[in-house]
Amino acid sequence: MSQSPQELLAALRAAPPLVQCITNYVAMNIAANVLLAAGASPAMVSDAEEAGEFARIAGALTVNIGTLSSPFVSGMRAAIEGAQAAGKPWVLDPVACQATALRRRTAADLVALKPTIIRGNASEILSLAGEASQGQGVDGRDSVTAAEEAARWLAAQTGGVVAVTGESDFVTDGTRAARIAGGSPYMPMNTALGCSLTGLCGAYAAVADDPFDATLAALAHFAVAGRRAHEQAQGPGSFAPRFLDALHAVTPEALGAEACSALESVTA
Ligand SMILES: Nc1ncnc2c1ncn2[C@@H]1O[C@H](COP(=O)(O)OP(=O)(O)OP(=O)(O)O)[C@@H](O)[C@H]1O
Ligand SMILES: Cc1ncsc1CCO
Ligand SMILES: [Mg+2]
Repeated sequence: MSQSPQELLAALRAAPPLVQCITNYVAMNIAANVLLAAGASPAMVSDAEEAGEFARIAGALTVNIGTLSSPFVSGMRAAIEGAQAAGKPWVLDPVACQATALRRRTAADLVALKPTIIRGNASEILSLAGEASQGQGVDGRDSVTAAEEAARWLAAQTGGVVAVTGESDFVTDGTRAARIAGGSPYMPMNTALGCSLTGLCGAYAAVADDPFDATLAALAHFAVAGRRAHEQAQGPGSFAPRFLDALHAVTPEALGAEACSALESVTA
């Protein structure tokens, strides 16, 4: 039986999951605040000496290659080993994986470890699937629609869930698929909201039975909060605090009601 966004947000708020985030320097503070506002308990723990130990006690692990360096990669490997040994879900955010040889190689190595969930923008998902993309840096330059086939292929390769985000989001586990509308054009003007969403996918994965339901709930939570914040914002600057407020203010019942109009099931 699938679990709805409403049920999963209620579970999250009833018992805030501990989420280990190995993320980039830009995102650390932003993602921690997003997770706290949504109802989770983030911890940015990345050194190889402790990352594996921590992954065993966390509810989920998220791994982001945004500001990549050798120490980060060692910490990621240790943490993934710990998460897998303890049967915990882990989420990959392949930031700018098309940009350099180091990123291409690291992202491919991490995908080979079969992440429970991959969340990226369309340029990143196209690149992970070995296809050409318009992406240069960390922002998405391709349409989500153009990356849907790549997402399906990647889900089949990894046996996990793949989410492509942009103006409208797409998620698939290779069998099921859905599109989620909503959010705000101010979201890509706020750095690290994608990185933060990756953290929130981890939070929902920690409380859900099924990572597809978890990803859908995380995307819906962002879509609904983003739409609400947009109504009151004058631009990207005033959007940021309103978005945090909206992540916190949305109740499970409201998420259930508002996500309904945002969700569209599609055949995978
Ligand atoms: N034009 C848009 N309109 C509405 N929502 C958007 C738009 N662009 C992105 N979003 C939303 O913003 C959030 C982050 O997605 P995005 O694809 O921008 O991540 P990203 O490129 O990985 O970001 P970053 O790397 O800066 O963290 C998602 O919830 C997505 O739905
Ligand atoms: C701007 C930026 N540079 C490396 S990571 C990051 C955060 C958005 O992905
Ligand atoms: Mg990103």
